[in-house]
Amino acid sequence: MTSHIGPWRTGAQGHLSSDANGDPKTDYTRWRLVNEEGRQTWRYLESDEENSAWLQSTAEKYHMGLPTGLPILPEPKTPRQSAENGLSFFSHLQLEPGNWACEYGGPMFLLPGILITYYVTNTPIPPEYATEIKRYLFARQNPDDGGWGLHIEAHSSCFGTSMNYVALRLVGAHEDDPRMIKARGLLHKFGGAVYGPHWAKFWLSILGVMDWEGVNPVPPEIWLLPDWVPFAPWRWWIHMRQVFLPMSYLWSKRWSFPLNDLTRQLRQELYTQPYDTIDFAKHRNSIHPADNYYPKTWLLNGLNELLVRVWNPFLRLNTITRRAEEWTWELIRMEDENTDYAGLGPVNNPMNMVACYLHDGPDSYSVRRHRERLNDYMWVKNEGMLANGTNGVQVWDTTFVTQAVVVAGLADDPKWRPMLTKALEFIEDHQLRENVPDQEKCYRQHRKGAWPFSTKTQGYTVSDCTAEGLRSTLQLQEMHDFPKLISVDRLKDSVDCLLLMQNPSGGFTEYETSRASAKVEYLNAAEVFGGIMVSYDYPECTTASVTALSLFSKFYPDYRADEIRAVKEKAVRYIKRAQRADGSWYGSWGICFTYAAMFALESLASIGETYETSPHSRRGCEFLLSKQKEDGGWGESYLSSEKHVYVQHEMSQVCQTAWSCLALMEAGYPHKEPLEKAMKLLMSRQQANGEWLQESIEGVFNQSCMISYPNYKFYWPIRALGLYAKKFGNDQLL
Ligand SMILES: CC(C)=CCC[C@@H](C)[C@H]1CC[C@@]2(C)[C@@H]3CC[C@H]4C(C)(C)[C@@H](O)CC[C@@]45C[C@@]35CC[C@]12C
Repeated sequence: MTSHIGPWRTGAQGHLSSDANGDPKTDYTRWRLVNEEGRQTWRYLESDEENSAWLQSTAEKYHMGLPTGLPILPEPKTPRQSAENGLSFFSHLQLEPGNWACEYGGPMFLLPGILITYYVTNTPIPPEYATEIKRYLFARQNPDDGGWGLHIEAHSSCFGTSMNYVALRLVGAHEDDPRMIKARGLLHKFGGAVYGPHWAKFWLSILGVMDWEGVNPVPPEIWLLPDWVPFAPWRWWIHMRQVFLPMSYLWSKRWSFPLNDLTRQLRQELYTQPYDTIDFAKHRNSIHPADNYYPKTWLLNGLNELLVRVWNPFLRLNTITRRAEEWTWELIRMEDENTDYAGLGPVNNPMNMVACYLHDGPDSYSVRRHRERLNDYMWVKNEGMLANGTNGVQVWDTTFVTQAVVVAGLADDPKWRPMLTKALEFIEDHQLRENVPDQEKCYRQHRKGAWPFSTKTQGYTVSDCTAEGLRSTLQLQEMHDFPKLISVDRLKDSVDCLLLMQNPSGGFTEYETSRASAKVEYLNAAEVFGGIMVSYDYPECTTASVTALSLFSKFYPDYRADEIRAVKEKAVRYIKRAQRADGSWYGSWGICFTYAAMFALESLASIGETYETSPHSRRGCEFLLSKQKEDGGWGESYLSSEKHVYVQHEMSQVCQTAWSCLALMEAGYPHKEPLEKAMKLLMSRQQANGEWLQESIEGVFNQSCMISYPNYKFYWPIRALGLYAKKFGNDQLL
């Protein structure tokens, strides 16, 4: 067999060496992180002149896994010294606009979608990207069986294996490479790519290596349902509806990339029988058990049968289909324009780009801008290049860094003032100042006054990001005499925005208030994720909102006082209802019960409910204490998120230890011993230059997919160590 590479993989590439696997590797001293107002993209400097004129920063070296040259610090004996050493190291990673950057990888299905998009839109992929993507995908291949999972720590699945196999072939991996042979062997054991979930089948059909007959229907006509219909798509969870949108447009067109040598060959590699003999229609519902986290319901299966056997062949009218395509296109266009083509996330954005390619043509502005914007999702690290889960974690991380410094009692030290001022400038710059145009038409939530998760360009309000932005600002501007960069009116805007985000249940969702009943989850077609169809209440979002509103009212007691009080009371009732009998809360965005406990116990404390005064707080503390490990730390496996019960990690984790300690300390847990033991663990894991090393993955979404928050290992321990020193004294511990 011969190997074919894509039409776009041309161009010379110098400075290659080999990595431990013998794969070509770029020169890591040539990568630079360009940060324009928080927009982060990686650039490779080809010319020696440019490389010597533009020095690599400490942050760039750190992110690339190169020696940073940062000094060995005096050995910390006390928790505060340890917090200061940690901050000293971390402060060097701050970027010019004031934010901190990081990898935001974990999910293993994002990069393949982006690569398929590059390929089918004839987008030139820089050769240095291709080299590093290949390295990353091989680095993340499961050594035991040769496959890939849904996320970096997951068991191999048909989704992960088929998509990443294809991705590797698109970036030039040879089918006879022993690692590819092993991966293909596993894929065939799974039964071939026909046993992948709906999203895999969709992407493979776009690439032209699967027949559209094998894809369950994604009819754009659903977008014509009147708004009052209880399951109309505008009511769905924002990520699902924004993915369903371009998917339905493309499904309706049944467009596939024209066959070429590589895709013809892939048609042979991905299946266990000759392509032309496969009855794809029969495999619409085939799914391997390793992928089937959320099996399709009888209702969805019934609807799919109806659509395939009755609607598509007999009832689908051209005029209605055309109207549906026009309306979905209009919504795609609005999403693109509202985000300057950055998109809500790395799934809908590449799909939108393929839609633009079809609708506007290969050389259109929309395609060119998408092309540039896809770079915002790419990240390089020691293992190679990956796709981030969003266009960054800028606002989220920056707010927590400032809070860590404040809570640790270090904000008045003049040493940290320039760092904190810059961070505040970043937070100021990324507050959302206006609603999007035609907000109702494109079903967007009010956003004036809010903070997003990443940048103002992405521009989606997130309730807890707004809460953390507000809290950081108040801490710096009101509690610590930093310049008043954000006016009182703007703080009030953020409060107005938060007050609009409460659900009738009292809980808060992340992006929007709930628009439909949880019964719409019966229509979950993705198979690999749970809880994706509607906006749910989340303890973390609710608790963060309560804590921020409590702090705001301390400084502005007269502003909307009755409404804030009512919202908080209702929210607290929800928080108490959401607590399980064992005292725990299920966390949806961090792993898992330790994460939620930190937010929940802090918010209860913000309304005066502590270990001494509140049975809820006390039960929360006792739950945590029951999970502390022998070595003084806490360690929770990602399986907690999947299985919805606490699963111990075999090792204590710095991050979860810090969360648990913060939870206990904020709740006013009075006994020092368990906390002291935990502090010693945090200190013992700290390196001589003040840093902590990466441990297991920290975050999660949709119950089954994990996602990395590498900066957590810095600011949560700093916050916990500093708070401990404030509460229990800064005695020598080591
Ligand atoms: C479309 C699908 C299924 C996948 C794309 C990934 C996104 C759904 C998620 C990737 C990042 C998430 C998790 C995002 C990150 C921040 C959290 C949070 C920590 C602020 C949390 O408290 C509230 C929810 C988050 C916004 C998140 C939602 C889901 C992602 C966008």
